[in-house]
Amino acid sequence: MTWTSTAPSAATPHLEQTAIEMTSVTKVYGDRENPVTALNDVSLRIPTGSFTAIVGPSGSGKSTLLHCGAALDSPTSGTIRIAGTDLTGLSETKRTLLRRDLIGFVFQAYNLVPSLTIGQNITLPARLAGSTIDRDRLAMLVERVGLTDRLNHLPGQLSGGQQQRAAIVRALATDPAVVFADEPTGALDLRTGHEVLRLLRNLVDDLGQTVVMVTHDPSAAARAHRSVVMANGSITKVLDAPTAAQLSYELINQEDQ
Ligand SMILES: Nc1ncnc2c1ncn2[C@@H]1O[C@H](COP(=O)(O)OP(=O)(O)OP(=O)(O)O)[C@@H](O)[C@H]1O
Repeated sequence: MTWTSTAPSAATPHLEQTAIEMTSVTKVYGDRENPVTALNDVSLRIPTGSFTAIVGPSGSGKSTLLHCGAALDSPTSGTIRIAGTDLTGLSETKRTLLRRDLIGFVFQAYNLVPSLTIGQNITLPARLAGSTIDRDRLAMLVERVGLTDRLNHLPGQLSGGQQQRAAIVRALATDPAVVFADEPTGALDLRTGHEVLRLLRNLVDDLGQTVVMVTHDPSAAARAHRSVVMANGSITKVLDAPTAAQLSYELINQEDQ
């Protein structure tokens, strides 16, 4: 790992630029006798510097969309571009490198290494990749999430909310093109969850970070700029800045269909 020392700059959202573009993406699991269409001809553009929530009932295809969009899985057909790179036909090695360089992940269960300190955890992806970390940017992120005095502590010595904030810094440390957050508040109480969502929103608004969040929770989704509503493997609605009540209505209607 190499450290550089450039001053952090407040990025401006570039909503006209595209972080992720999915065109006619279909994903079919299973075999010919028992196919399961998890995504059915989905097209979606995620603008750079935006905060997008993917919502929908269980089984609607949210995780599949996340896995394909984050280059963890390949679609059966259709194209996906991440920061301009077409994933079609990329080898597993190239997809792994692309994920390492362009994608950050935040999980419901934090996924911090229990035997490493918070400081070691947040630099781990960059150290594994042998890539450069901007020391000033990292210090700025750690300060933003209020963990400056907890860097030498082990994850088990922190609250759930603090561990999730550490996981968010880890995801952002390599300055990824997109951060995918999979139910990031699922393990947190309501208030702590809202603090984590406010943090994610601020990282988007202040630093121009692109965030895509999968959630079941309409009030969590309402913190994003835009919500993509899914049902049966398709996008049924895209709502700009919906309220939690609007989203609840949409989701209840989906479940009634
Ligand atoms: N590996 C797999 N093999 C077969 N079917 C799968 C596989 N993964 C997902 N599916 C199916 O694809 C559909 C979409 O699943 P997906 O996990 O994307 O939904 P989801 O909206 O994320 O659900 P949840 O909110 O419960 O996590 C479901 O019918 C699911 O059973």
